[in-house]
Amino acid sequence: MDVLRLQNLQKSFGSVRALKNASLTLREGEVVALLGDNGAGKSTLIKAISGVFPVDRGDIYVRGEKVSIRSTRDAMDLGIETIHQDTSLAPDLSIARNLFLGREPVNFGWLGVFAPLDLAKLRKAASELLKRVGISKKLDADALVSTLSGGERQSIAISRAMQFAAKVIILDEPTNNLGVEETHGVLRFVKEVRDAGHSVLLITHNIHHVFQVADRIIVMRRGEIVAEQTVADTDLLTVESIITGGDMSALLKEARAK
Ligand SMILES: Nc1ncnc2c1ncn2[C@@H]1O[C@H](COP(=O)(O)OP(=O)(O)OP(=O)(O)O)[C@@H](O)[C@H]1O
Repeated sequence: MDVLRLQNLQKSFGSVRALKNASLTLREGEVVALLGDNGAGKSTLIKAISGVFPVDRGDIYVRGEKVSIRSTRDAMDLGIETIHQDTSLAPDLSIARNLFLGREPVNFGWLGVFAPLDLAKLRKAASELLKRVGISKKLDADALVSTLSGGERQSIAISRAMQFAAKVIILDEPTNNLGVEETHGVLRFVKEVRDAGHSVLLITHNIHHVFQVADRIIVMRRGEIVAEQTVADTDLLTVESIITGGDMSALLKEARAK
């Protein structure tokens, strides 16, 4: 089942054609890595899907239905959550508050003040969530996000997306600036997210990470999708060559002949 289908997306910034004719599909419960050199159009593509700006032309389908994404709210309502590098968490609030930020389960009091009972509920829900996503051992729901490491912050941001049953979770360079162990933790978590049935679009410059977690690879070059392969059917060197401008058909023939 295709959870997300992009058909012939086009987007220009003045004379720069950032997306020329980009089409791709994301199926249920798969991790697709979106690769491409600097300026290939990856950010433009994810911004279009996450509602940062509309495309000039082209169609977006969510679970087979044509949709119009005009704002980040539209994207979220359709079950598309994007997690940027800086994760957009509020550092001075607790993990519990961050997990539900803007979508707190219960109401505010008469004066818009959080009632103590609500906070208790929130904390309980947060602890349950952390337990469910398997990161409760190390993290206390009351801890401030500012005390967490980069990897833990990514995990909280991804948990938040899972919490709201996002069909599609877009991860924009989730392992940037992380240490080795933290990186492994986040990559392991990406697999768990997939195993829980969510679909993940992973943007990264690290091809090694792609081969560890992705099911499929899509390569963009100059605003176009130039290659699409299951991870099992390709290898690191081939993908690297495609990203940097190699002739894909020749490379694939070469790979098959090996
Ligand atoms: N807001 C903008 N105004 C003008 N040009 C833009 C804008 N955003 C992107 N571009 C241009 O569109 C093209 C695609 O950029 P984009 O940021 O999507 O690439 P990218 O693949 O995400 O690159 P990187 O890996 O460096 O982030 C580039 O030529 C870029 O300069």
